[in-house]
Amino acid sequence: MTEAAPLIPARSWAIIDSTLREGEQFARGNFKSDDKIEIARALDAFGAEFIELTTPMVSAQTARDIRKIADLNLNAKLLTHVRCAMEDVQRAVDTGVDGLDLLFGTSSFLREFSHGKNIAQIIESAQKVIGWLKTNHPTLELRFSAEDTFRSEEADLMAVYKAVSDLGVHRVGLADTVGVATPRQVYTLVREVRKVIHEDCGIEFHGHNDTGCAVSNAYEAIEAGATHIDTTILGIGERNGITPLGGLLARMFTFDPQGLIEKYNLEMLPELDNMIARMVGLPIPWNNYLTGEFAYNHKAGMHLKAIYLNPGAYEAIPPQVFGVGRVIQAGSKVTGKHAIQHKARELGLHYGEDALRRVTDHIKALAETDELDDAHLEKVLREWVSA
Ligand SMILES: CC(=O)SCCNC(=O)CCNC(=O)[C@H](O)C(C)(C)COP(=O)(O)OP(=O)(O)OC[C@H]1O[C@@H](n2cnc3c(N)ncnc32)[C@H](O)[C@@H]1OP(=O)(O)O
Ligand SMILES: O=C(O)CCC(=O)C(=O)O
Ligand SMILES: [Mg+2]
Repeated sequence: MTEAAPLIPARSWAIIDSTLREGEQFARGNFKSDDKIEIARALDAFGAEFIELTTPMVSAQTARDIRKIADLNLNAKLLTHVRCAMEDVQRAVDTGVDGLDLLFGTSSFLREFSHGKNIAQIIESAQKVIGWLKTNHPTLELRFSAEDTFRSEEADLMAVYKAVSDLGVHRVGLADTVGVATPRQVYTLVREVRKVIHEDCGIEFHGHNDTGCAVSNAYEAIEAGATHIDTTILGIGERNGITPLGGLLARMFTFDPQGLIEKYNLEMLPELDNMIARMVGLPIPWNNYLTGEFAYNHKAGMHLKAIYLNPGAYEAIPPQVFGVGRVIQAGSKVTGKHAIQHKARELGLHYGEDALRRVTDHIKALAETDELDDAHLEKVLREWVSA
């Protein structure tokens, strides 16, 4: 290894799965009441520590659905995502959730075009809302997030985070709302925020994937000391989505496999991904982390030789841990003699060295124009022996 991989214990961070909040903002995320129950139960069985739900302000039906999910008495803590406004939090406290995820946009874009408040007014609203919640609902878990964190002024952020931490929130949130942050920016800002908030205040990261950094940004946040990461199943969310649950698991598995195995039912991942794919009416992407059709497909001869001896030679993460299988594609033009020999042995066929070379070249030539599937490959291998 060029550099020792940092050991990041799986117990140092938790998942806040937002499929039932950010996921509802996905183009095809129109979950029915029964879908929401199914998703909540599945996430709970998987072991997600937190499930974030849409604000009850959306509609009376949404408020009823939140209450229904709260009545399931899941192990996962339930949160509802609300604006920092008295009307919203008063509605939210009646839903039976364990906590509230409050937010206020702090970038000039959102101050000017969304809510029209300056930083002093944002802090004032936070004081009013959090103060009311602390007095009237002291057991609720509270988080305050600066929406569009990475396009906000650092001095503004620090003032807001310090103020809400002093008010006693359990977590502050950093949100890469438009997916523009780089991993280094995320690392640096998490370290800076850590310095101004109370020691027992957690740090949550929410990252969009517009520039392809949602997983790496979540990883950098954790490395810098973030305690909570927002995910959604398959990464569904506004535009092209946020950190996918499977992508985060794949990334973090490499640092503390045992910790992850103990914390989550990892073999449920295909079930979760398939459930959401079904509900949004889209296939799982072919190159999806861990569960994509070709995530564990091996083809090149040089790879296949090693894979047969030890799959770890070309796999960072054993597929069976996540309930998926590997596919060995031996009948292509990029195959090699070791793969062909292995396939032949599986069929009880044995070739001498010359014959093996010749049958391999024959298969490569056949595959030049048309890939051989397993049945075709078997036919060729058997015919070769009897020829
Ligand atoms: C980046 C994110 O994903 S943030 C989360 C986004 N989630 C949602 O929007 C949840 C679904 N939203 C809804 O159902 C609706 O937008 C509602 C119920 C929240 C509000 O609906 P409406 O009253 O019709 O207002 P509308 O959506 O047009 O405008 C947003 C309002 O929220 C205000 N607002 C925006 N951010 C905040 C905030 N963090 N705290 C308080 N108020 C806010 C805006 O100023 C605006 O209110 P105004 O009309 O008084 O200026
Ligand atoms: O509340 C948060 O931290 C995140 C809100 C959100 O979805 C975003 O900023 O993209
Ligand atoms: Mg978002």
